[in-house]
Amino acid sequence: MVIKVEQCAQPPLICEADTLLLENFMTDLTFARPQDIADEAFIRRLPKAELHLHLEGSLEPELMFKLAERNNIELPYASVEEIRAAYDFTNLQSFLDIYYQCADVLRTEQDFYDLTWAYLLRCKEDGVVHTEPFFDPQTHTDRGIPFEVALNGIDRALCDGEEQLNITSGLIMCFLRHLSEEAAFATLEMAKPHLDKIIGVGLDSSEVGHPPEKFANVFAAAAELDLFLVAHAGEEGPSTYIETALDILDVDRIDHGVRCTDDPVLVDSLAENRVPLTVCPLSNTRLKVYDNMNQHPILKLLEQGVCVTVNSDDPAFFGGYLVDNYMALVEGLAMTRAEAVALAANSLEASFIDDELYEEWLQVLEGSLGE
Ligand code: HPA
Ligand SMILES: [Zn+2]
Repeated sequence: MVIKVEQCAQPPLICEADTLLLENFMTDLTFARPQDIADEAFIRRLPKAELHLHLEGSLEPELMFKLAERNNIELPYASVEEIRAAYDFTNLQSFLDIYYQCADVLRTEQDFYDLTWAYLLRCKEDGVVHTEPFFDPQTHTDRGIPFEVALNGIDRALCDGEEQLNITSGLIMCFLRHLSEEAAFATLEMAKPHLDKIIGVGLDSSEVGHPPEKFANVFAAAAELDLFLVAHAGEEGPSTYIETALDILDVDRIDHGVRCTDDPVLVDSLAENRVPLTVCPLSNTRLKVYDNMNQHPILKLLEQGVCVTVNSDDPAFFGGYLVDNYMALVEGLAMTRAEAVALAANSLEASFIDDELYEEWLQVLEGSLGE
């Protein structure tokens, strides 16, 4: 008999019969029975890492209004409802146009602190124990906000998050790929005095027409500085961008990467090499990469052995934080508990935490299934 986790005595992490799930989750991800379908409470208490989250994309309309008022900025929207109504995207670019416009309310170090802190509080609710968020320095420096204003506000909140919420983190700065490699180099130069606050570099913004190889030299320079390397690839762009991000940029993880399904040989290679993909289900449907969640390939890729992870990308714009993204997979793809556990385990494996912390969280994850 399978005892439902909700029926267990406190603490809720422990539940006898879920040992069965633990035995199965690495070996058989397809044994779904109705009672095995994951539910929100179960997902919420799994220890998870979030590896694809743009801090600017966690700016909720309520905070946007508050910051606009604080900084005497007139917004082109009259209300929170009007802002949310504008979030009706047709593709990545239609989102980016609004996303960069909204970021204009971020002016002071305190603004960046408040943005980051609000995200960390959501992490706490969702059982995120470790996060590696992105920020886009050029979105701010190009409108006259000093690099340090953004960095110090974010870093102070991340430090408080570790102390007060027990959420560890590592900040990744992204280069905007619609700008030049020279501009990315200038950003890397700005970061050099602050490498104690940054663990890696990434590549985001408009993908098609801006292939990874455009940034080969600046990624090589970042590698020389011992920074971790990640890049958005294969979101809207072709699967060849995934290959060049791996072969030319030598990235440690691929952000999105869902277009790998166009190339079965690539999928096999990603699986064999356990290359992590930081997949963002709600983002993919909101930006029309897939018309419907039931077309999303994440669980198929999981079954094929690819190290796929679940992430929220720009939660304030796409309708949900991390647990919402897991729940979208329950609703669209009937995701089982075993699959949810495998995805959470992948997120810890794909993170840049050290081996000791990884082992600790893996044990907590196993403990969350029963003993
Ligand atoms: O999903 C994304 N793709 C590319 N750039 C981005 N910047 C914020 N979110 C995204
Ligand atoms: Zn992204």
